[in-house]
Amino acid sequence: MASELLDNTLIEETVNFFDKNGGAVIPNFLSAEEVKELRQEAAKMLSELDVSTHPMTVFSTGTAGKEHVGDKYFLDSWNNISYFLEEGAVNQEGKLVVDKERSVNKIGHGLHMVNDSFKRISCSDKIAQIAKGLGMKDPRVLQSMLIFKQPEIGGEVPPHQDSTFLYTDPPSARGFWFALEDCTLSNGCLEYLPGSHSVPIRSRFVRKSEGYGTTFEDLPVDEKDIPEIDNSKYVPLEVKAGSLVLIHGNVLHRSSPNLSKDSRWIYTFHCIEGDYPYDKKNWLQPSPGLELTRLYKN
Ligand SMILES: O=C(O)CCC(=O)C(=O)O
Ligand SMILES: [Fe+2]
Repeated sequence: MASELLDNTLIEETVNFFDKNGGAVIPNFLSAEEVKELRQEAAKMLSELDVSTHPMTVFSTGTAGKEHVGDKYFLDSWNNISYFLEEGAVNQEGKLVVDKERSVNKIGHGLHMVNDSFKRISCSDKIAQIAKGLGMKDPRVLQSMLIFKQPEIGGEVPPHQDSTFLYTDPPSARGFWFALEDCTLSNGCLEYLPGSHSVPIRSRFVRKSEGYGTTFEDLPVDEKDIPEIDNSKYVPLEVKAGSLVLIHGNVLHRSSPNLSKDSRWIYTFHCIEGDYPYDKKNWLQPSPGLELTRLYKN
């Protein structure tokens, strides 16, 4: 169960691997019961999607859905359960062309705040142990998401570095990604480029100063600090349900579309270092007076 602590040797080996590669896998991190509970909660959320009030915008970090990313629904999602739909699930008239349970690309971004099961897993002693092992001093959970990768229409996640979206200066984002189903190349498993956590963050996703728009802003980076990126070196992480994948905020990662008949449900949340001032340009702005969820403070 999540309350039991991890073996110190496992933490040490995981952290060593992570420091070298920018990613690491801990198989069987969640028990079968925990996976079942999180899946049940996820299924309940899908059943609670109210199609009549949803803005019917799709989620995409690719070009096609860009115009929707900055909308109010997205920016207001930081502390609640909001639904972002697969591109292939909505037609030109904004109507669903598949069952609503199969239409959702992701749910975010406050599951760790409003759902007890996701809160318990995210703020567990085991996660705190890992965050401490990774050297975090005051980790704050910034956002959490369920990504569903629906059968046949599950969208790709283009290559990215999380610190582009979850920016601090210096960058400090760390991702905790949980497989809630077996993930394979055919259902669009996570892939990462080992060692690419040495690649600096070259742009950041910001909220426009007016209205509800977002855009990318370049960051000053010395060209000579950018190592060569060899896209043929991506490593697929084919992992079983219950596995935890740790993702460095600078490491390049991606996943392919799911063209198979199997879904690929995962839960992921990201922490930043609370020691650094929270940046006012970030897309995710906690409402005044509300703090980001703290895991611990050293
Ligand atoms: O699950 C995926 O395919 C991508 C997840 C991701 O980018 C993340 O957790 O940072
Ligand atoms: Fe990511």
